[in-house]
Amino acid sequence: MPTTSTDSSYPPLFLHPPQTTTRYSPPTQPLPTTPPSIPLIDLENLSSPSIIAVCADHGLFRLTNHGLPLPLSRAMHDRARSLFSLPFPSKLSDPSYFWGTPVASPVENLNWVEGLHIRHDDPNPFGPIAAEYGAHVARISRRVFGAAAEAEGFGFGSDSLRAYRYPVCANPEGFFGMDAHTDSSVVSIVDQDGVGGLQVKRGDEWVDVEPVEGTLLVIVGDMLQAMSNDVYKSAVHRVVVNRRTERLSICYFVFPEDDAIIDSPNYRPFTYREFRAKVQEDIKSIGRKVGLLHFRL
Ligand SMILES: O=C(O)CCC(=O)C(=O)O
Ligand SMILES: [Fe+2]
Repeated sequence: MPTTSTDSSYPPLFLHPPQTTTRYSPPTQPLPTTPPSIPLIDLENLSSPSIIAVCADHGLFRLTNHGLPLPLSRAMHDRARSLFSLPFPSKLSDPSYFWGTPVASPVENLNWVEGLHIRHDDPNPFGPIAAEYGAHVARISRRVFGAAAEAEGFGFGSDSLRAYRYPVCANPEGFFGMDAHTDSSVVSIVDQDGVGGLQVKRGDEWVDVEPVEGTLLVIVGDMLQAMSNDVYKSAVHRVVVNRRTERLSICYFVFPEDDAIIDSPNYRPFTYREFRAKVQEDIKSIGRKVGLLHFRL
């Protein structure tokens, strides 16, 4: 099995990026010597006021002392790299594989990304490490937000584990790996490699979420924002691509139970099932997610 990507593993469109209008301009000014920092939370030393403050102000933080072993994280990344390096036609025959945007949107809106839905059951292409990894990220998300969700009368419902590869792009100004969005989840956990490219919006600025080995990123999703009546903010984030190095990430998403009613003063009561249906409808009809605005009073 190849361990490095070859051209034959890329979706053909990614080998010859169409010329498009500029969507992303890398900063022309030298970067500030002390970039705005991403808050750091220690899972062995959780204090709820600081989590609440961080989630209210940033909607995203780094997590340390999370107990996910670094060798397990590396093994998942290595496995993902091997699977993404398979020839494109063989990946296409795998129902868990996807690339670009799964709807008929104009090519210039294409996300410069490939993904794999990772099943936890055995056998699966990741092997037993998928279940081991899934158990860790599930434990971590419950430890961080289980109490907050329960206080609002929620259990965690379904979850989803995905691997992404962001291929190199000869026209990185024309495409995003993933365009600006908020996650529909309660919470998402991102385990990125050392390449960088994830950015979070703070005010009008996009801040690089630089990789820090051994830490995970925790992102507040729309459902936690709604459940907390907008105390927690879902973070607007995106991924930029580059000409030289492809990027890998493993991402975990937790969703509410499908039919639990989210009933917060700022919103008309709705279920996650309704929210998800609305997101899918919007993506099909207008090519983007509107999200919580549909439900806000
Ligand atoms: O790959 C990443 O770092 C982020 C992916 C992401 O934002 C998402 O899947 O919603
Ligand atoms: Fe996201």
